[in-house]
Parts: sequence; C-alpha cells; structure tokens
Amino acid sequence: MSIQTRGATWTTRGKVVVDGISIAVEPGTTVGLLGPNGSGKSTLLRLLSGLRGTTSGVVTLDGTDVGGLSRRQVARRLAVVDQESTTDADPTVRDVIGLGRLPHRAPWSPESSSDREVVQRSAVAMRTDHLLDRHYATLSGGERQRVQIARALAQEPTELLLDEPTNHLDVRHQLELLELVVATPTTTVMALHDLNLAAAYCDELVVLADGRVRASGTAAAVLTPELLAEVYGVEAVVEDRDGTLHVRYLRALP
Ligand SMILES: Nc1ncnc2c1ncn2[C@@H]1O[C@H](COP(=O)(O)OP(=O)(O)OP(=O)(O)O)[C@@H](O)[C@H]1O
Repeated sequence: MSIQTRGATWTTRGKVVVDGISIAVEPGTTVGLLGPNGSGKSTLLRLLSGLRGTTSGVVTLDGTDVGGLSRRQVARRLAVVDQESTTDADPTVRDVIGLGRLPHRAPWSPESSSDREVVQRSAVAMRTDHLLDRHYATLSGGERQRVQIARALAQEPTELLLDEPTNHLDVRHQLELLELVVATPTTTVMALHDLNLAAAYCDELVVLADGRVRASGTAAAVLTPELLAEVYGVEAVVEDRDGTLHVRYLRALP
C-alpha cells in the first residue's frame, strides 16, 4: 500500500475535524477526496503529508509511520500542492519550480544540469515554460496554480497530494492537468469539488462528511442521488454516458 491511514484523527480546541479515518491507497492510483466545505478534506491531506501530526491513529507511507520520517525524507517521495502555496520573497517561476529539487540535493550544493532539466521538463508538462523568467508574484491565479503543480512534479514524487488543483484553472487547463495526473505513475490523492471531473479521472473516490468517511469506492458505487442528497443537500440525476458517470444538478434541497 502506498498511503494508508488507520483511525487517523485530528482534534483542535475540542472539535474533531478528522474523525477516525482509515483508507488505503493502492500504488499508482488516483483517489479523489470529495465532501462539502468544511468536511475535513484539506486537514486529511495535511495528515497524509505528515505536515500535521495526528491526534490519534497513524498515517503510513509504504508501511512506515510518516510521523517517524524527517521532512526531507518525506519530501524526497511525497509532494504537496495546497490551497495557499505562498512565498515571502520575490522569486522567479524558475526559482519556484526549482524548489522541488531541494529535497534531492545535498545541503548547500549547487543546482546540477539534471536538476535544470527536471525543472524545464516539469515546466513544459504544466505549460509554464514560457513563464520561467517571470516573477511569480506577477502571475495570474491559474498560472500560479500550474507553477505550483510544476514545482511538485519537479520533486519527482512517488505520491502527490493536491488540494483542489483545478481551482483557478480554465476548462482546458483543468482537463490537461487531470490527464497528466492520471498518465503519471504517481500515486495521487486530490481534493476536488467537481464531481464530474472526479468521476471521469479518479480510480476511486472517498467522500467525507463531518470528518468521517461517508462512502468510498468507484464513482458508480459512490455517486448516487441518495448520497448527493444526504451529503451535499442537492437533488441530482446521475447518468452513465459511455461508461463515465455524469451528475446533473437539479436544485438545492431545502
Ligand atoms: N486550525 C484549525 N482550527 C480550528 N478549526 C479548524 C482548523 N483547521 C480546520 N478547521 C475546521 O475544520 C473543518 C474542516 O476544515 P478543512 O479545511 O479540512 O475542510 P475542507 O473539507 O477542506 O473544506 P473546503 O472544501 O471548504 O476547503 C472546518 O470547519 C474548519 O473550519
């Protein structure tokens, strides 16, 4: 198993945000993390990345407790793109994507030609190579999002954790990103709000509600009108179009 959690729980100020979650992510698969606002998706991603320690329960990477690994050890195999990847300095796009190489470089060692090649390749993959010499602060929201994902790809991760990666992206870039994610051998867990994109691109879906797993499995098993009514409070029709599920929303339930 690539990423696994057993009873992962995170509590703050008496509030249980992530509540006893047990999931197992098969290597190479793409898992979509769904659920309404505030259901615990971002917090669970932070627990999976080891950036936040569990209050109880464990998160393992290939069977090793992520809490026992150093930040550098985790960063050599796992990349994260969260919702607020900001920076204080005024780096260029090349600098930002180059950050992805840091875990692979010896301390204080200069960038190698192979580092530069990986940066270039990652920039091309996310269609950001024309932006490499621009200052990151001058980019649009969608351009920044693509640069952050290029930075994560430059880490050459085994596991990739993405928090709403299609946020800010236009339709074409959304599809390109998801096609790229499913084409890579990387194990990916991503929080998504668009249920149709999740159905089209994820091998498996995990639906959270109030910090707990409400349903998990294939899109066909998970995205039922009953679940959408119960978890999201919407009336919807779910249609199978040539093997891909399509959710059509009718109205918000009172
Ligand atoms: N550090 C914190 N202190 C207090 N409450 C927190 C903290 N972090 C998260 N929460 C709360 O926990 C709940 C889950 O937050 P989280 O960001 O994980 O949800 P989410 O499913 O990613 O939401 P969204 O879809 O809106 O991004 C929310 O009610 C949030 O306000």
